[in-house]
Amino acid sequence: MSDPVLQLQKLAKTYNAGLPGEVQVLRGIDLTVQAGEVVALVAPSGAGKSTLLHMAGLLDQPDTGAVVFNGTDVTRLNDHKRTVIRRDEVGFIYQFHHLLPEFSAVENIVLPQLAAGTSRKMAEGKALDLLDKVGLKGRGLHRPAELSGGEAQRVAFCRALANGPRLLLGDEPTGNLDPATSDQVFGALMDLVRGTGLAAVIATHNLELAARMDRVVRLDAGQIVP
Ligand SMILES: Nc1ncnc2c1ncn2[C@@H]1O[C@H](COP(=O)(O)OP(=O)(O)OP(=O)(O)O)[C@@H](O)[C@H]1O
Repeated sequence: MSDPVLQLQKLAKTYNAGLPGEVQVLRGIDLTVQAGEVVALVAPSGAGKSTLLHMAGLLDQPDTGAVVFNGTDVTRLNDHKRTVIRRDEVGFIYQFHHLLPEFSAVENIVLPQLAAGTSRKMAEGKALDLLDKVGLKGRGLHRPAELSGGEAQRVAFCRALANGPRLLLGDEPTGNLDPATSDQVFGALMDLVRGTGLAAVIATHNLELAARMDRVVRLDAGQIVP
């Protein structure tokens, strides 16, 4: 069997360690995610969900413990190596789409591919293919302001998957949408993810959406709880 895509091993993180405002955010997190597995991360506000996702996505480093990516311990790699892994292997989606306002939907999906060395022709083809998959074939030339909230979020999903990552991390990606749109956009996300076989960790407060993922992991006070 191949290595899991992501292994978090005994992750611990304290902000302002030793100071009066010390916050022990993560207190020994163990989590393994296999290729093709979509894990729901359910956590109350302030439980450390964003901190955990930042560690998993190599945006931040734990005080102790390890982040193992495709069988390799990447916790203490230098910034350049971590940046390359992040760019080529990890997709992020957030509560807000964070698309570049001056660029069309297609361009927003093309740009990260150009940064990774893909030719413009290939990148545009991939962008159009992804937009088609999320039902936005006719919206490629629209700028973010010319898209609905749910459409913009679907474009953001396409952008996150444009470089063919092995891991997708979501921080409440449908949290900003009304229930009906959230449901529809989440369905588009799951179709997209299921078509790729990538591993995903998606944080959500929505227990109905969590139940549609493969496994639910609860985070409370910095620990995974049953
Ligand atoms: N840079 C920082 N310095 C100090 N404390 C921080 C820092 N970042 C986060 N914290 C604290 O760590 C705790 C966890 O924060 P985190 O953002 O991971 O929570 P969360 O579960 O994502 O919450 P939310 O759902 O509200 O976004 C919070 O109590 C927060 O105040």
